[in-house]
Amino acid sequence: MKIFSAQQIYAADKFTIKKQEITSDALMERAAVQIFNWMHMRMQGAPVKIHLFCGIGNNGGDGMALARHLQEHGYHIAVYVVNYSKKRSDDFLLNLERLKERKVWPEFLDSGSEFPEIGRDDIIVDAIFGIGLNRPADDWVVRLIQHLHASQAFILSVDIPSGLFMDKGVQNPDAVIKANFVLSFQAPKLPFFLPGTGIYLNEWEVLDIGLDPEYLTNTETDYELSGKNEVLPLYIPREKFSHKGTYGHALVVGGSKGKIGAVHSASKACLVTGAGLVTAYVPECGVLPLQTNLPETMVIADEGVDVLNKIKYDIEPKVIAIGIGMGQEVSTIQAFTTFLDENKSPLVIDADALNILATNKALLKRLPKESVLTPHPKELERLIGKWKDDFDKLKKAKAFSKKYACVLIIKGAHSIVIYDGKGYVNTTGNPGMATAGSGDVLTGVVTGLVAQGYSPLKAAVFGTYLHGRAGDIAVEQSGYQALTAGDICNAIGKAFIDLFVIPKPPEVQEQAKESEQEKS
Ligand SMILES: NC(=O)C1=CN([C@@H]2O[C@H](COP(=O)(O)OP(=O)(O)OC[C@H]3O[C@@H](n4cnc5c(N)ncnc54)[C@H](OP(=O)(O)O)[C@@H]3O)[C@@H](O)[C@H]2O)[C@@H](O)CC1
Ligand SMILES: Nc1ncnc2c1ncn2[C@@H]1O[C@H](COP(=O)(O)OP(=O)(O)O)[C@@H](O)[C@H]1O
Ligand SMILES: [K+]
Repeated sequence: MKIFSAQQIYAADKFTIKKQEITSDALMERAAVQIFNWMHMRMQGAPVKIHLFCGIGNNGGDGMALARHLQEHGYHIAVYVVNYSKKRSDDFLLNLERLKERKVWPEFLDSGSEFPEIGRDDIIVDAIFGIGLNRPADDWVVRLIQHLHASQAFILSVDIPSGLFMDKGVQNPDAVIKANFVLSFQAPKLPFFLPGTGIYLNEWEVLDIGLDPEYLTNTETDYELSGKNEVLPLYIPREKFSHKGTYGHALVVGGSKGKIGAVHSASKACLVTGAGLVTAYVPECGVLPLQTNLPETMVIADEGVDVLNKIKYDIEPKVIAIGIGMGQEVSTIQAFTTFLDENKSPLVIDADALNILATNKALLKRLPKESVLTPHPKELERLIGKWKDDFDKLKKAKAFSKKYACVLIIKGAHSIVIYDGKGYVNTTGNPGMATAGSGDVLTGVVTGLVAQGYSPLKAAVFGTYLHGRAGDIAVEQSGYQALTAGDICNAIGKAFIDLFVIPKPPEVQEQAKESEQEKS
């Protein structure tokens, strides 16, 4: 699914209005009807008080039009105009008039107003600012937002939580609505997925308002979401007359005394992702534990006992993962430098190898093209420098990826794969995965895919999806707290199987759940 910028959404509006020969007000009406239907289906006429806070632009216009539909269906509403500017949009004014024609008189709020009382069990519709926010909100609007939060009522935001910018981070946390639910038009917005802005919403859903498919299909976006629909076409089926040689030999280089487990996790993940052969390359101290605990992998010992000193081997791997648990001893840095000079295989680079690259930036030039780098936020900062906000981070990450022709996986709640100026935002995963070693598993998964012939970009996008999906499957058994990297690894097979499971409609899922409960 594409993630459009504000400018692209405005252009889609224009295109749709022209092509479908409709007015802009008709498009607003579609948006309002969609929100109304969504609410009506859940509320079924419940006599809960609904407070609609509407700005003076088109987001406010959506709120006004929604108020009309709620009123027509007998809902208990109170409508407020958050009068932050004299420049009201035409469609806002039109919908304000329509409301007045039905004898609904909104209360106008400005800097001198006393704010309305809101009950804890009421519902707030937040239609103050939409994607048109372009400067900080006035102090009194910030106070209003605080007042809404203080009520503890459920907040449903229209399109985007008011106060979030489409292209920059949050400067004043008090000036942003914390939405319980966001109903966003046509496509989700980038701030929903970034750590500094995604915290302002709990859940979101997209409502189709019929923007023109020609525009939506033909417009290239800077970001897209990677869900099942997007990764399924990447899957390479296994062939009947294939053999282990078909699926590539992966080498996993890393480990140091006390950190051999990282190599174990990555090597196992690489195997269960489908690599034909996996060899682990570790210091001498890692040979016995690996041979004992992971007999399916081969092991090559470095000349160093506790740390890597040489990185010399006589195989020709299809791909090499390097850095996990490796440490940064002087001899290891030297070995890594020489390795980069001699290496011919594609690389997946993680952990200490990233840290060594960050402190010796000249080494970055020696990476083969399309190397996959998998930094967590701290490692990323060491590589690209500090950032102002998430948007600045993405800009810097894109510049870095371009400069060194590498694929970056920015790990996080929504990991984002960056390559060739584009970002692929992952949709799977859960907070249970914030646990030691889960990154090592990701490295193994991506390496296992490259071994089987996936391009580095596809391996990064598909691997990040599979890794998160495995975490989601495993957490159903373990719960968030008890989830371990090993559980994620053990569920990778199920994540593959799940690719081909057609989701049941929600009512069937509900019935299945109920009959499960009855059985137990
Ligand atoms: N295709 C779709 O998705 C559809 C989307 N629709 C809806 O339209 C919404 C976008 O509407 P919008 O462009 O009118 O902007 P909105 O967010 O209402 O802001 C209003 C204006 O306020 C101003 N302003 C900005 N910051 C300010 C500040 N801090 N303090 C004071 N003023 C400030 C700024 O105007 P300025 O003063 O800069 O000229 C801005 O234009 C979108 O989110 C969705 O809900 C549907 O209706 C139809 C189809
Ligand atoms: N809150 C979260 N939601 C989803 N995925 C998460 C979350 N926290 C961490 N992860 C995932 O877990 C992995 C953690 O990697 P990393 O920090 O390198 O762990 P380690 O170094 O211990 O292996 C990443 O793939 C990241 O995307
Ligand atoms: K809003």
